[in-house]
Amino acid sequence: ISNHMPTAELQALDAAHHMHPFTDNAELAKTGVRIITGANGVTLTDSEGHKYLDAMSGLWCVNIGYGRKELADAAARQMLELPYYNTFFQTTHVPAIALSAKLAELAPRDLNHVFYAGSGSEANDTNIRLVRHYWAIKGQPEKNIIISRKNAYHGSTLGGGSLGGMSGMQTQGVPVIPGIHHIDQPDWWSEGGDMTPEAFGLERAKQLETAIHNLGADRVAAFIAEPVQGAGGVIEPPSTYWPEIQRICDEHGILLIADEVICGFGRTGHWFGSDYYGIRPHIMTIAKGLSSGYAPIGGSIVCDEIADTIANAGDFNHGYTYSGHPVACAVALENLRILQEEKIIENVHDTIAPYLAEKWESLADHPLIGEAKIVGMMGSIALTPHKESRAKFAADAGTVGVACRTRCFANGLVMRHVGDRMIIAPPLVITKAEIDTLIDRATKSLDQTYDLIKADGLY
Ligand SMILES: Cc1ncc(COP(=O)(O)O)c(CNc2cccc(C(=O)O)c2)c1O
Repeated sequence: ISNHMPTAELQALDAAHHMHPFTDNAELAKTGVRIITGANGVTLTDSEGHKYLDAMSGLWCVNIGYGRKELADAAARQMLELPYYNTFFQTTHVPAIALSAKLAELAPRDLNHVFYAGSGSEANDTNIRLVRHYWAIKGQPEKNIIISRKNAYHGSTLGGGSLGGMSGMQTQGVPVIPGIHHIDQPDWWSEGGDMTPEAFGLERAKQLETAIHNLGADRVAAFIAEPVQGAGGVIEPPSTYWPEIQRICDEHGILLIADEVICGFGRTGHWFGSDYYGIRPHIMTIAKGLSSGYAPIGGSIVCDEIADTIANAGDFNHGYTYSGHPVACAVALENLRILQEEKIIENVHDTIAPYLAEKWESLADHPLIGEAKIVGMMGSIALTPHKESRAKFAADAGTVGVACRTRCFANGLVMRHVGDRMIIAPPLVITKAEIDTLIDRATKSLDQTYDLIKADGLY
């Protein structure tokens, strides 16, 4: 079985043996899975030789773009030197030491300690244990509730899936584990009604204070949130939201966990989303852009107070076989070296993000689009049949989004849909010319979608 096999044969084998995440597998078997065989820069190639501008960086993760041989070389070197050893039982290895020191240098303020995982979900499971263990050590074991938001995404393990707020996930065997409480999300477009975004942002943030009051501050361990909700549809919170959240956490002694799995490592034009919003988390969840997706790695960057408290309380009985995997650490280190030495994040902040924003926001003139939002290199547009009222389409949510996504693929563009929002998160190394191509293909796809839904009477 290889890239050279006929696509149909590969598709049949995939349908027979491969269960895809978040997928209607029977439907996919009918339509035929797309086989990606290669990638370079911001461009993907499939088994039929079609090229796609990957405006999603894979799954929000390939920040330095595809084809960086340096990371393959770093992996090969490490594999030959020490392919695996664990960091349990009084042992460590240089890649884990070096990456931890580097992350402590890059992370803000007192976030100086790293607990590793193989994914963002596992890192959020770690976070549940960290904050509950921390308060128990401080003599407050009942301070164990974690508050998060509806339509948040924090992963797909039982812990991460419970922290998340996507109802569709909490029916399929992922119960919300005890001690997780959800408040509403700061999604003005869908839920703001007649309020101004600023008033809405305050109202949604104040829901945290109300929840703390109702639950009792002595019961609430932490609040977890993505600086900008990613998988929820790139929901940029109103400007009033984060300052109010920070005030509430400070005032009530609630730990703040910033889930930086998407926002981290340059996505917002800053190293972290916490830097962009000026928030002070006690823990940051990291994954994705940490290694640009070239190797699976995640983790929690933890502040001195929590790390030292736990360190001085005997064994912390938690961890994973691949916590701090040497090859993944070596790849992550090389990824961070490139981000730093090529000043990729500075270039995003100073040049590329402003250029993308100007082009992306001009899409709002399109008849199908109600709002175009962009934070650094993550953007979304809300499709609507009526801008002023922010109306939904007279079809199941996502129908128009799927139609638009399909047109994008046909036009050589990977642009995600979440419901009837279209989202992008292109590699940070995208050039202005490639941004022009992205916008051209997006516009063409939107025009074709517009024609399709008018024909269907949806508009
Ligand atoms: C904020 C956040 N936190 C945790 C996770 C979980 O990470 P892992 O997947 O590595 O366990 C994520 C992951 N985000 C994610 C993962 C898969 C698909 C999509 C999508 O937008 O369709 C988004 C995420 O976006």
